[in-house]
Parts: sequence; C-alpha cells; structure tokens
Amino acid sequence: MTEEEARRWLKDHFTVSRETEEKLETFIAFLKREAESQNLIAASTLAHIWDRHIVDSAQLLRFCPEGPQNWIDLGSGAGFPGLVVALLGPHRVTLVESRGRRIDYLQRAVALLDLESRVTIAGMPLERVETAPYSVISARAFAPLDRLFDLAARFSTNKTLWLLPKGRNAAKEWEGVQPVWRGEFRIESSVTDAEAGILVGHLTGKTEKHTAAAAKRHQRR
Ligand SMILES: C[S@@+](CC[C@H](N)C(=O)[O-])C[C@H]1O[C@@H](n2cnc3c(N)ncnc32)[C@H](O)[C@@H]1O
Repeated sequence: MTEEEARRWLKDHFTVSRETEEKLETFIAFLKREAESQNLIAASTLAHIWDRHIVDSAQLLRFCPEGPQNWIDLGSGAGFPGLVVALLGPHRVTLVESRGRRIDYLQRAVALLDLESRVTIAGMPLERVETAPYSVISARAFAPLDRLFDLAARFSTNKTLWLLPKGRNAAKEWEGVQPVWRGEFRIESSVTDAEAGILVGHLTGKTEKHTAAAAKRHQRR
C-alpha cells in the first residue's frame, strides 16, 4: 500500500489519538535521523516506513486479545514490532535486543516517546534473558522457526499467543517444525504483502516422539 493508504489503514483499524499520531511521527523522524549513522532498517524501506514497518507491526494487534498484555518482542532491532505495539496499545512490552548500538537507540527512543513506564529493554542476547511467562511473544525477522522455538519456548505457556510474521514461507516453516513441536497455529495473511503469512497461535510442547528420543539420549549418558 502507499504511505497514504498505510496511514489511513491505521486510523481505520485503531483508535489513534492526536497524541499517539504525534508520537508515531516523532518516532519515524527519530528513526530516519538515526538510520543515517547506523544500519537500522533496509535502505529500500526508508521511503515506505508507514507501510513496511508501522502497519506491518501494528497489524499484529488485530490478533491480540483485549486488554493489556505482558508482551515480549524478540530481536526488536529498530523497534519492530515491539515499539509500535507499545505506542498503539496498553501493553507492557519487553524489547529483547543484543546489539550495543541498537540497544542505545532503543533506550533513547523509549525515553523520547515517554514509554519508560511500560517498555523494558532487555539489552542482551535472548539466551541470557531471565525466564518468565509472557502472554504474547512476537518476533519479526529474528530466526527460523525451529531456532525461535528452541530459544523462546521457555517464555511460553499453553496460553501464550505467538505472533510471528514469517513472510512467504510461513506454512512451510510451520510444517517443518512439526516433527518436534506441537501447537495450534493458523496462518493469517499480511495486510502489507498478500503473499506473506503471519503465524498466529499457541505452542503446546514437544511431540511425544521427540520427548521419548530425548529421554533415551539422556538415559544413555
Ligand atoms: C533482522 S533484525 C530484525 C529487527 C526487527 N525485528 C525488524 O523486523 O525490523 C534481527 C534483530 O535481532 C537481533 N538479534 C539477533 N540474535 C539475537 C539474540 N540471540 N538475542 C537478541 N537479539 C538478537 C539483531 O541484533 C537484530 O537487531
């Protein structure tokens, strides 16, 4: 969609107050300035931030239950989708990011947008983040699904909603992990790219076959 259509889409789907609109503009201006001195988003998307980043992030909120969620966003990078979700909804959001300059950027963005009371930055590799249950887990362009589940299943309960924009291979990726992982996922199409899929659902555990094989390996040790 064009940038104008993307702005309209946002207003049609969410209650965007004047203050939130101003904050989104402030965030985009800040991102553009920062992108001059560090690699934050693909250069080809700089002229399409509303479509490729703001709406692409915001659309995840369509699948989220009402009310404030305890949300963790893995590999937030320039703040997508985590910061957009925090700007548009009442959620408490933890942004996980391991790269120093991006952590510094995220800290300044959160202060600029006055989000300190609801946004926490876990500035470290995900592997070092303290285990805790979250009600929503999101990750865009973070890792292939098998690695993502391996790294992040410890933040999930049977009730946790996973929101994973996965591009054009969403169905294949979900099929690919099924020998190991059990869950109930559906694929929603992305409003910013009709061919891209978003995996939406719950992870319920590892398959019995996999659990039995792991137990056997453990016994042999
Ligand atoms: C391709 S970028 C995507 C950024 C953002 N989610 C987006 O879609 O624009 C992946 C991000 O994950 C971060 N990352 C990669 N491995 C990580 C890890 N193990 N723990 C935390 N962050 C990690 C990288 O530093 C990078 O900022």
